Amino acid sequence: MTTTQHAALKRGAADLAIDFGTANTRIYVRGSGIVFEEPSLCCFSDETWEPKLLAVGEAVTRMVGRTSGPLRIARPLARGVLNDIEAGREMLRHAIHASIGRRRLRSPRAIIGVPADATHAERTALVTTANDAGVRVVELVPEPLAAAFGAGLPVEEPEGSMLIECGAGTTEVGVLSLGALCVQRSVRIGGHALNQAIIDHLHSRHKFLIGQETAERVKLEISERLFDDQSNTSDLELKGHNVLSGGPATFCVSAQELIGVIDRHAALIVDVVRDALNETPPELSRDIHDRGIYLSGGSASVKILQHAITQATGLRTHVADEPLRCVAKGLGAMMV
Ligand SMILES: Nc1ncnc2c1ncn2[C@@H]1O[C@H](COP(=O)(O)OP(=O)(O)OP(=O)(O)O)[C@@H](O)[C@H]1O
Repeated sequence: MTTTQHAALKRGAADLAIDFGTANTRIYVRGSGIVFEEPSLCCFSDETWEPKLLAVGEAVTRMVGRTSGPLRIARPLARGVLNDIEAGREMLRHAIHASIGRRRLRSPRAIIGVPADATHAERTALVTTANDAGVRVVELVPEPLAAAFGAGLPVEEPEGSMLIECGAGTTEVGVLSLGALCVQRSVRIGGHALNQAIIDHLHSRHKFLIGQETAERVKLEISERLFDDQSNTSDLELKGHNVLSGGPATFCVSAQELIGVIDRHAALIVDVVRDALNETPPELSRDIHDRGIYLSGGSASVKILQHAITQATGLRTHVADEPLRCVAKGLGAMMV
């Protein structure tokens, strides 16, 4: 029996597929599709010696940046890998209960997506945490492979495809053919690093502080504006904290200035795409030239990124359908 057949058999025994992401967690249940989709967030109270879980997932969204005292917001993952074991366990417990609670599966078997470059220690920590949350892990699947299935690429054919999974914590580039990742490159930056770059720019250049929620809103607005010249020159009004006057304030920043911040971020990702293309064997390169490059993940919608990749490589870029759900859909397809 080949390794691929063996892996397929193991996946076939799974009840669930889990896309445990830096920003969002999604669960695909066999026979039902994606049944859970919430932010990867926990809120704990540290009032006593043992942290007490107060809220998980969607309920925590509005609390981010607004807690004080013993309240602590925890993100289970950072840069695509487990960062807080306790938050990871609670997030998975919550997600699994919400997904299959009524079915009372005692110890559901799951396949879980993982960054293709995750270390042995990072994989082990994920499996242990999933076990603690009551899941029997049957396989960890590289995310670019799952995303390529989810994007509907002909992954199992003798044809080359390139997919870039643009998440919140990582950006992973994969070249796929015959059911395998032939070339893989990644960089541990994504949508969250871009939010932070916007926050840092406004702070250092204008002494104006904004929170994560505002940075996310600004990014979404700018991402969609790129090719509309008129709106590029317009200003965005931000609400935040003026460091010099020391109080709440509004501040106007030109969209063009923030586009520069996104451009610098995109350049880091373009370097990794170029690297992967350099490593790609000629026949697969030819297929990718014909097909273009596919993008998945939430950050795939950043138009400046799509544009920068096309400019640097001369290849067309396509955003997959339902880009945020590609990993979960692909994992689901691999369970069959
Ligand atoms: N329209 C959009 N424009 C720009 N960015 C977006 C858009 N929609 C979502 N995002 C960003 O996509 C990211 C979330 O994507 P996704 O859910 O694929 O990440 P994740 O799977 O949690 O992360 P990772 O795989 O890196 O662990 C967030 O950073 C969010 O800001």
